[in-house]
Amino acid sequence: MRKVEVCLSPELLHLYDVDDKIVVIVDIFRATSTMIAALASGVTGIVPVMDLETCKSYKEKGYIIAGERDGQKAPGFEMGNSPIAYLEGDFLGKKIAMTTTNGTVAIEKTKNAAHSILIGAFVNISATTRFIQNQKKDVLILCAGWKGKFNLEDSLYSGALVSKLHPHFRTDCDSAIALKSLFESNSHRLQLFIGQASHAKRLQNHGIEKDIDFCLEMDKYDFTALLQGNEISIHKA
Ligand SMILES: O=C(O)[C@H](CS(=O)(=O)O)OP(=O)(O)O
Repeated sequence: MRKVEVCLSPELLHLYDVDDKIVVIVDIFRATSTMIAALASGVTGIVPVMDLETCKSYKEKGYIIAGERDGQKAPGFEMGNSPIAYLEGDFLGKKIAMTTTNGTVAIEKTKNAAHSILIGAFVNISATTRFIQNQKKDVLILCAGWKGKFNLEDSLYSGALVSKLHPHFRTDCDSAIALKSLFESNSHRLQLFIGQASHAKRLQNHGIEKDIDFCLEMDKYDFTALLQGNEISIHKA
């Protein structure tokens, strides 16, 4: 039987075997939710980048540059890390280079070893579940966390995904078992529960409650986002 594990932070990644696995990168607030919003708005490719300078250099290649640090749009960038911003503009056929505090770093850390990398978010969780169910691979869910620390929102997403995969996947990983249980006992009040998260409070201080609401919406979209080469795009089966 296939196996699912959860790594609670990129700082713990060295303890896991990534080779030949499907890795689901999750950064609910907000990088991976924002990537799904951008693709849903017609963006054809997103290049995740570790640092601001490399990201800026994509401008001359015709990319829209999106840069965020500590919850704010970085100086000199066209976009920050708001999913809502992608729902408002004209992004059809555009490509984006993106760097964020936690999310794009987590992608960079796994991209050379994994069999495939999926972008995980509540807004497309059922599509991601279906994609995984159709593959014959073990799964590692990697929480981007916050600056190396555990966070509630990525963990709850991990629990939700483990719960959805459960009948077909074995979980002998304690974090997966714990988060499945945490999700199942709080699924009826998810918004309220995640509202306590330190990250939600940080973002509320920036006045971006609409972003938080968006990131916690379940199954708004029915597509999977996959890293292919160095670019994230919608996966067509
Ligand atoms: O913009 C965000 O939501 C965060 C910034 S921070 O963690 O609040 O500083 O970046 P992300 O990479 O999406 O976690």
